[in-house]
Amino acid sequence: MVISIDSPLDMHLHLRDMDMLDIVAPLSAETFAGGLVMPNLVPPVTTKEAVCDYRNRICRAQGDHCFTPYMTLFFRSDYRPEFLESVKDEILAIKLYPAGITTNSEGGVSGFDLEELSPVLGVMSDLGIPLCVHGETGGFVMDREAEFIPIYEMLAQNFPDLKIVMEHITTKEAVAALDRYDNLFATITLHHLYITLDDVAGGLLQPHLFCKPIAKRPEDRSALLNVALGAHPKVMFGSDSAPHPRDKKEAPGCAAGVFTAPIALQGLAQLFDRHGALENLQAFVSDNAQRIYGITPPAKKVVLEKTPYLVPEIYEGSVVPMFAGQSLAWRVVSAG
Ligand SMILES: NC(=O)N[C@@H](CC(=O)O)C(=O)O
Repeated sequence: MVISIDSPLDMHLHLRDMDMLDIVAPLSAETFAGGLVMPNLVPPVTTKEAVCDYRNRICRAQGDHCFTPYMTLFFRSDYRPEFLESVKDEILAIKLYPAGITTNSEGGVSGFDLEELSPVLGVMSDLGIPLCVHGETGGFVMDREAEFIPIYEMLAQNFPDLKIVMEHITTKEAVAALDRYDNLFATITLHHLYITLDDVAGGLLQPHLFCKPIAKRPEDRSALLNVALGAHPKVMFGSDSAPHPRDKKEAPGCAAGVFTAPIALQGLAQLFDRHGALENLQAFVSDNAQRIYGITPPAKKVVLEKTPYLVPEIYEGSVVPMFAGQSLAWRVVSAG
């Protein structure tokens, strides 16, 4: 059995910088037509110059592959309207992190004071710049996303013309919020469609499946599967592929992030096939994002075939992917 996907998009992608960028950028660019690149570098991407320089570094690192890095800016509440006007054509969205909630988010937002956030959110709404949000509070780790829903609702109500993307959702509460506000959208990762907390910590601890937000309960995964497999028009694929060097994962104080970019399409094909939903994969992995963000990615046809694919144990001796050393039911036969 063979399927083809037109211009797959990864709408939440960590490409990092320096040596790691050189390893991972070609892997995404090989099979995806574009990706929304997260700004949580050290220091975070907060100026027009940093956006443009980072894009240039990505384009150099990705090699000959046809791939559009859609850039983001790290949200700050002190951006001036003139700055946002000047940077808007260089970015696709602005990413808001609660301070300290995940990798390199220390410069994020503390407290969600509407008065403090409103000037920037108002300008973003006027300029049509979408807001992407890492929606977790500082509460108990399993409750962080559900506790954040009222903040999403406050933002959605106060800025009805602002497109708000709930990033990497993991709970049935976030799925339910999607349909309550026209301007709320969501990305869903590959790993949250496959795993629950049991896979991370139910047996021997699995550091390569440890990420933020942490994987939740079976009923949460079912809610995610329902909207992803059904290609709900407000959900998009966003891998949140978050590579860390092996020695930072297999260590006390294990870094958060699952590396999925090179096996994402194979993993999605296997999942959608198992559930008899292959006809919806195109919408989930490209069409919905094109419509929601109003983008036309480069034309790229990726052909996958139902033949076993052995996932590498490690890339460049440095970064371990999800499903390392395991066999997936689908392989990529061509992309171009
Ligand atoms: N997902 C993660 O666990 N980590 C991401 C940051 C993020 O998206 O939370 C990273 O940059 O490492």
